[in-house]
Amino acid sequence: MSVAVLGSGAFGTALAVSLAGNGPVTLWSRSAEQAGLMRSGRENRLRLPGVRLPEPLHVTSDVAEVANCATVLLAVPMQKLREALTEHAEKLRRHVLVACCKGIELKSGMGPVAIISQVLPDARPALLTGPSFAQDIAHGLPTALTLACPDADLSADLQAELTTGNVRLYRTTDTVGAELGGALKNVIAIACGAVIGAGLGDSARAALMTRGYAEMQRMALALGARPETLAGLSGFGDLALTCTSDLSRNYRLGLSLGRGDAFDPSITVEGAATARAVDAKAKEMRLDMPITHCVTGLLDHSLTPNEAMAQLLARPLKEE
Ligand SMILES: NC(=O)C1=CN([C@@H]2O[C@H](COP(=O)(O)OP(=O)(O)OC[C@H]3O[C@@H](n4cnc5c(N)ncnc54)[C@H](O)[C@@H]3O)[C@@H](O)[C@H]2O)C=CC1
Ligand SMILES: O=C(CO)COP(=O)(O)O
Repeated sequence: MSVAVLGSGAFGTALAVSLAGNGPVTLWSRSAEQAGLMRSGRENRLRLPGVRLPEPLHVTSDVAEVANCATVLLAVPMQKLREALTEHAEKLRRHVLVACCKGIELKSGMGPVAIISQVLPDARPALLTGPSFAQDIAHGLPTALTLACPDADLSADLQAELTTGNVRLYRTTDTVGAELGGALKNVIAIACGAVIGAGLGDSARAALMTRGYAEMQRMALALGARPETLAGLSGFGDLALTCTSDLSRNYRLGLSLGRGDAFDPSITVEGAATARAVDAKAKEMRLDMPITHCVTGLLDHSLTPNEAMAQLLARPLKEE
């Protein structure tokens, strides 16, 4: 059975390039023009320049070709997942659908696995997440990711199907933990970028990463996640990558906020909408998530990084 990737952004293209080492793979773009340019130029100049698309990678804008594949990876931004699924609901009803996006939907507070189950109740959902920059994967650099799937048998099959020469997969049935790890770490990465951008130092960043991880655990465990999932690739692993690398768009948005620079609004930054969704959810659940709350203040410019840090430092003292 061949694999298809729906969404030809940086990550979808990188995953397709890596999977092409296993055999035929179909990459779907919603733009016929973009698909044509990728087919003729064997490159995704718009989203992943400098990477040659290998021969087993077939580019199309015809969703019927995606529907011919039993396993479909969904590599669209989180806030567009519902729209993409709804648009192709007829064609993808019974497929294995692997969400590759990281975040919480702003209007519903739901993660990708729940959205797939709601829009396509007969589909079989899974999630691929963890530390992985598109550029790294596409250039054949090694990493390890979490494959989360509620169905343990399917999980083992998918693990074998989607492991590639440079991407090693670990499996879990804890989809809640895996999707919250991937969603929440982006919010903390914005905070860390802001701290570095404002010149508050590496010690402050390490403290934020650690207390941010405590916030991630607080929400995830309250929603039924397993602590070991948070400590794994999808949680701690991706937090470590995203909070420390200039390649991360979430971290770079934070850097801009910290420096007071403008940021290109067309760049996909999942942590921005997710921070607002998580802040609202935390309020509803009566969970203390002060870093996430400060990030929403930075995003709507009601707080400066120095004011946010002063608020965090002035909180009542407590046990770790
Ligand atoms: N770029 C990276 O290094 C990584 C990205 N991810 C995740 O992958 C997801 C996608 O990110 P990127 O590919 O980097 O974003 P991107 O901005 O490079 O590309 C997004 C793609 O989605 C397409 N798209 C938007 N709305 C659509 C819709 N309704 N139907 C079909 N296609 C639609 C756009 O045309 C574009 O090709 C995000 O959730 C991100 O967190 C995960 C790991 C690494
Ligand atoms: O999720 C990612 C790395 O694992 C990509 O991070 P950004 O979306 O911040 O670029």
